[in-house]
Amino acid sequence: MIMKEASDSKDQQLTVALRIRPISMAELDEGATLIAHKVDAQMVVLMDPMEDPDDVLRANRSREKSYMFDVAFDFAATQEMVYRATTKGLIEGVISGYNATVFAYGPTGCGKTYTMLGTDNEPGIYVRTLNDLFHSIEETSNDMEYEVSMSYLEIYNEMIRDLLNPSLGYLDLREDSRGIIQVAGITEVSTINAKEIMQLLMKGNKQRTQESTAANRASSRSHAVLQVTVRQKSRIKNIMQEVRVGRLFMIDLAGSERASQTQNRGQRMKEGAHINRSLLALGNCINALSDRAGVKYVNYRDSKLTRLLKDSLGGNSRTVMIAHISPASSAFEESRSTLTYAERAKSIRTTVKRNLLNVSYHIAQYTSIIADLRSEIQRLQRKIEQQEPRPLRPDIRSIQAEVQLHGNPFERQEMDQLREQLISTFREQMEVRRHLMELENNYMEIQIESSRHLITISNWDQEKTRRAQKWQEEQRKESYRKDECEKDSDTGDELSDVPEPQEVTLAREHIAALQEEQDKLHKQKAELERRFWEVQQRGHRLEEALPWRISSEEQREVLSLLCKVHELEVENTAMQSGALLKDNLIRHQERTVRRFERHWNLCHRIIHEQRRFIHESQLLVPSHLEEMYQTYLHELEEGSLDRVAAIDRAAARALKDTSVAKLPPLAVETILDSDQESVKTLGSEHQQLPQRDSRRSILPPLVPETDSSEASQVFKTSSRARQLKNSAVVTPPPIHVNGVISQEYLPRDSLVSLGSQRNSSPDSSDHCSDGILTRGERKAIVCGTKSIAVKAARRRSRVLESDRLNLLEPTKECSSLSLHSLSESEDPLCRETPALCQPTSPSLQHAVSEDNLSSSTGETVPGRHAPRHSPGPWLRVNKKGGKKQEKKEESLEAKRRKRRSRSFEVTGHRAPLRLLLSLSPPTKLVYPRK
Ligand SMILES: Nc1ncnc2c1ncn2[C@@H]1O[C@H](COP(=O)(O)OP(=O)(O)OP(=O)(O)O)[C@@H](O)[C@H]1O
Repeated sequence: MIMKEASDSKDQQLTVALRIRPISMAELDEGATLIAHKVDAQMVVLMDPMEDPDDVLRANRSREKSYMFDVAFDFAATQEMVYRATTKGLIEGVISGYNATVFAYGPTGCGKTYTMLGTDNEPGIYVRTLNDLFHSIEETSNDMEYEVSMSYLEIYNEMIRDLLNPSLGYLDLREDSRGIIQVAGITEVSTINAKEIMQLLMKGNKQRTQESTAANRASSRSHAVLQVTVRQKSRIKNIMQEVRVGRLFMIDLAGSERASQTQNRGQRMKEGAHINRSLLALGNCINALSDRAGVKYVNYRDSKLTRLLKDSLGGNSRTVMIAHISPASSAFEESRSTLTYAERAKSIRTTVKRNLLNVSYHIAQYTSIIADLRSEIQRLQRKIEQQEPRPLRPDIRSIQAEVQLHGNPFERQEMDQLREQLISTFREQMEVRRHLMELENNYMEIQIESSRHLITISNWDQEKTRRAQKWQEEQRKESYRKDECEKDSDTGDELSDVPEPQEVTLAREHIAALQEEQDKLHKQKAELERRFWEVQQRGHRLEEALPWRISSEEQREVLSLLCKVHELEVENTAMQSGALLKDNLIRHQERTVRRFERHWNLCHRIIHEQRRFIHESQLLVPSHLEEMYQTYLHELEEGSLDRVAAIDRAAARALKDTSVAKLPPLAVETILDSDQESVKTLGSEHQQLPQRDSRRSILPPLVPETDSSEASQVFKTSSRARQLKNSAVVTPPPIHVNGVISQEYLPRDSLVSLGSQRNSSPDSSDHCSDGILTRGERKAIVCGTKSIAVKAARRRSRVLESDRLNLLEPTKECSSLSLHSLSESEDPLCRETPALCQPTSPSLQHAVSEDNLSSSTGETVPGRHAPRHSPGPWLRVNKKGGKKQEKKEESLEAKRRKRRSRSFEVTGHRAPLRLLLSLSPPTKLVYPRK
């Protein structure tokens, strides 16, 4: 399954709560005093027990330090209060597809497990959250369908153990193709209520590594992670259906501790080191993430804990941290560092997005479902047609059937049964197909991920080869120099010394895990295919029995209605696929345009700033650069970019208008009473079953006019989609787990699918236009942009040529035409680096220029730039002239802004040349003295 980026992403700050537990008897016995106090709902004060108020030298130093949190609790806070203020608010989000994390942080023995798990009488956050979660689910379960699953694991000594099934041994973390961290092979239990979860938790908790330490009699020696996944979808079956997936992490971290304080030895020391290592890594991440400049590198890889919490800390999650401290003076150091970290963590921001399953992957596969269903219908229709010519001489059987139908209620019952059987066969077939489709998606993801890792490995192999060659080269040179002629000396030793980077090792590990998963999917797929075949056979047998069992008109009518229902289902699916594709296309295009706009604005700012800098510093400007700048100003003034953007927007709007998102609910027409139910269950629920002809008149056109053939093209698998599908299912990438994996091992298919995948990235509109737009729509867009694109391309090449000529022959006069052409050239990159562009012959260029000139103005314009005896391409900006120039630029800029702010029509005509020339800035430039 693929997550898609929802548009409703928002920035969220990490919520940090602080809980001060009651002072313990042991602490009181030690003579500890209270040094941590809650001042108000948000403020906590910590006093330094070492500071003596009577010490004159320290008199100016404050004895206490205050810390602010989102919410603060002290010994008086109940479990319910803590839960309400920290976690309750996350539940709604999780149900509607957002991720959330709650983690308890703090030194050992300060109450983390108490807050998270609690006791039988005072249950903690786990139980309260799950209770409320199931309660909320129950409230909406009439409309929505939910699936809740959970896993429970511990990270102990940097190893992950499944607490629900410890016999699985140590598990690996891996990042899937969406960048989501997952625990490979973890047990996921589907649960239906909080009670069940609680039982599982209790069972799991017994497996948790707990020991008695000096600081806590039942100290948790591991980080425990409870993950609850909620999948929500509408009960109304529809291919446009959104599936929302929310994940809730509830984490009880192991306590941080100082070995000296806890008097730990041996194994405990080792544990402590690991715990501290992961907590240190967590602290480092918090530091880096809270860096206001946002420039610090966040290293999640340092520990399993931080890798697992990656999303919770810096990614897509609403996160709450509940920091815990003891109020005792003996815990001053721990409390202080905890408070500092917790306060710092407040500035961490995460960007929360709703997780929706992206249906775009499925489109190709829907087309295959549609194809299957179509052939199903054809077969059924043939069946009916075969029955159509009624026997001329009614045989005894049909007469009997006729008589029985009217006289015998059992006949009717049998008919109902028959219909039920048919429906359930159709439905089962659809169901299995859908499962297969999901499986294929997973398969595809594994392929993509494998390819990613294979590329990492292959890059490393290439790097090794490159190093080997370099080393060999150096050796050879060396040996020549020494005249020893020791050629082809052994390079292997050198290379084998090179340590493999960690990411390559990890890539190898991931590939091994992926291989396992791939095998698992293979088995599941085989099983599903077998089931599919069985259902198909059952359907066939049923059909074969139909002629014998159907004898009356009414029965045939029922059967043909069933076929129509099926047909409607198919058509609806097809239309929705089409609408989906268009929506996707529009979304992708909009995103691309936005990206370009952002980039364009940035470029504009850079150019502007650099110009100012050049003027202020009176820097030398090469002539060709100056000309390019003039062109740039022209382009701004003329607004040709605006035109292109406007055309794009208009095309997108047009597409949106023609896109048929959903079928409107049809007028309810009474069909055969007994069939209504079957229609409902078989098809989408808001579809009723009108007569075929009237349906045609009710349905809106799928695509503009004449497009019925193209409508079918819409849902015919595009070549790319077919490629994706085929590569996903038929050709899994060969994964070489052991041994060297070089580039040639990269599976073609997986790379193709990877390539296609890349092309289908949100930023690639190309992909969408391939096989998605109808011919008519393409034409509309192409017509709108073609002329501009052609003009731009021509002019670009002319500009390049003129640039090239300018550079090569500085004395050569530059025609005004070229300058004008420059003003409409669209590719600054190309202009900046003429060598990268295709040079055309000067004569050809010239001809084109002339042609262009006459077509645009009908007159020749005298040259206006470089003088005949130009001293060279380098210019110095005259301060006076520069100021004037600057003024002019500013006024041009103001005009441009004015123009941009006006709404304008897309005419496709450009401004007359004369007007352009009159607006072009003066070119009073001073040349450097030789
Ligand atoms: N708010 C509280 N009210 C009452 N008792 C508490 C509270 N917080 C903690 N305790 C008690 O303090 C003791 C230690 O708490 P707990 O085991 O939850 O600490 P911890 O932070 O999880 O320690 P570790 O990191 O070593 O596992 C327990 O006996 C617990 O019942």
